[in-house]
Amino acid sequence: MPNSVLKGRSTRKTHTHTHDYYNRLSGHEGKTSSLFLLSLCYLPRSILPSPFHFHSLFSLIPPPLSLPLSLSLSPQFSRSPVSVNFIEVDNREMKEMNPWHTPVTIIITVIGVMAIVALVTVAVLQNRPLPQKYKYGIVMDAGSSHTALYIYEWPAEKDNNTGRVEQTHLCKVKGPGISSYASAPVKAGESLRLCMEEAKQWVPGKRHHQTPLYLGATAGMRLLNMANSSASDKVFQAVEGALQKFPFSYQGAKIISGQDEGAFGWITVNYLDERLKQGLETRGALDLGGASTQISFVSDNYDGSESPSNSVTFRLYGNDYNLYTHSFLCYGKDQSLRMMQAHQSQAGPATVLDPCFHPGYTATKNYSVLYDSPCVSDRKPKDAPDTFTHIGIGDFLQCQAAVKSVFNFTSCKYSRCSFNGVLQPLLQGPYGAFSAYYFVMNFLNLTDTSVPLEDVKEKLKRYCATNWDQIMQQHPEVKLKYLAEYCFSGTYILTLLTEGYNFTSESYSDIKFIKKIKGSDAGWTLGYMLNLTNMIPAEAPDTPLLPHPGYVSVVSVIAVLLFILFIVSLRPLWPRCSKQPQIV
Ligand SMILES: Nc1nc2c(ncn2[C@@H]2O[C@H](COP(=O)(O)OP(=O)(O)OP(=O)(O)O)[C@@H](O)[C@H]2O)c(=O)[nH]1
Repeated sequence: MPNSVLKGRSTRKTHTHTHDYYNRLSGHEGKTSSLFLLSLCYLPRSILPSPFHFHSLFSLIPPPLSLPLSLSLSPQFSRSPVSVNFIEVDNREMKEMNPWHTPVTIIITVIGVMAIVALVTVAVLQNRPLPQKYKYGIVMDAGSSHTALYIYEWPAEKDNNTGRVEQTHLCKVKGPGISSYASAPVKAGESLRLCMEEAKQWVPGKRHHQTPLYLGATAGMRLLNMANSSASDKVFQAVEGALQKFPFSYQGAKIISGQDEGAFGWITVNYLDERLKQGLETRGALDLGGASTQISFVSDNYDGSESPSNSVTFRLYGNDYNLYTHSFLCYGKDQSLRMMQAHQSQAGPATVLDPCFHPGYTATKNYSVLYDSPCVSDRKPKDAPDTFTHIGIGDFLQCQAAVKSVFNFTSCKYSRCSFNGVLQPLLQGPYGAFSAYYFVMNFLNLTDTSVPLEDVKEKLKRYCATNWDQIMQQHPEVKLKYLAEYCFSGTYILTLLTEGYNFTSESYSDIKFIKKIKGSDAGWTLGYMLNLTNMIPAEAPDTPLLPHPGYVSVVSVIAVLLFILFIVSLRPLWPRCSKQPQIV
């Protein structure tokens, strides 16, 4: 044992009192202290304390301990006040001094390194993000034109509402919206089967039973419910029956109100933009569906006292929001086209010349189909033939005038209105415009809102005037129904925004046409699920002092510093050090 070597030598060569003192050092505390001080002896002069301090340091140690320790002072410290020269050691014994250290220091080194490695490992393992396990939620958007199934996921360990929810899959149901199955409700349920099977593949089997499944129906079912509530109930029964056959946690199918549709779309956009969590200025939401359209934004001029039915209040992440929202039923792009065509065909003509369709476009259409919607059914001309020939003339200005005919700007009982006597506070940007706003403007290459509004209109004017054959040739991949309607849809969007909502040439540039934000589709579904699963807390959650990477870095740096100190303290083992004579 190294200690016994030293102890033996001390016993033999030192005064008796030294022997006594040294015998007391056989305890653990003595070993540790002596090794620490020994290592200090071997530090370079530049970093060592002055002789006075060095002496002071030793003076802190009880004499029995400091005396034998002074034996190992190297030559450069021999002139220090603590040098002790009363011991004579021959060359052979001097050589024995390094071996004296070796086994103890190696063992301590190994233990020290292991302790540091263990410390860092525990810190890293304890605090590392667990292997990602996810939870899932499914929302079906049963729209007027079609149904879409969205699967969302979020980290399972973030059940304290701090995990970011993201869209992981979208399945578009084949066929029309469920409201179109009023005369064959069972088919509405069947139509959802393929997407539900897909959902089974996307959500891991062990999560199926705890995955909530919601179906929200929008304007198509609102209209069906208005026109024929028993048909609407049957559609829901069929849909429920179909959905309950799947292993998910079915949470119900219902019509969501226009106000909820607007508010949840606004939540989605601002949640994905992380504006809610960070308490930033929010983005208004403009949603254009097939049968309804929603506008939702926060305005300093609106506190909900005027037209309270347009007000929705939230407390999210510790911030209060008073949202203005309105949903215009029948002002989605499909129903507004019907309303415009109803206006054009009031007299029940056999031929309708339509400025919103391309020159060269001709189709035979059925009056009963055109008027088969509560948005226009009361206007059906009495003596109209069964069909009419729909002929395009492609005139943007005339189209704009025809589109305007669907809005009523005459009465407003509030301080200011959009149209149809609906209150709308002063616009306050920025805005995100999604769903059909995006589909249409993206197709027309008009999503850049920094382009002046007049130039946008000019471009659309040229597009509308383009011959239908040429349009079909240029876009063979696009569905004919969509292709035929882009001139109308583009004109409708510009008219709705500028005449309906009062966007000016200046505020138009505050609008951003968006489809997705950070991989998730903009729309009401995400906001709906976040609300029903309480995934957005009213108060801001507590955040740890340091994020995980910061925590690991701090622990690692401290561990490395400790390690370097430890290595320096073992300087006697370094080759240069060990060659030096030990006693002067
Ligand atoms: N051009 C184009 N139009 C689309 C596309 N998908 C949907 N649409 C049309 O865009 C409009 C809006 O579609 P959605 O946002 O799905 O609306 P919805 O949910 O069916 O309608 P609401 O019930 O009113 O909300 C409808 O007229 C659709 O026919 C697409 O990929 N391209």
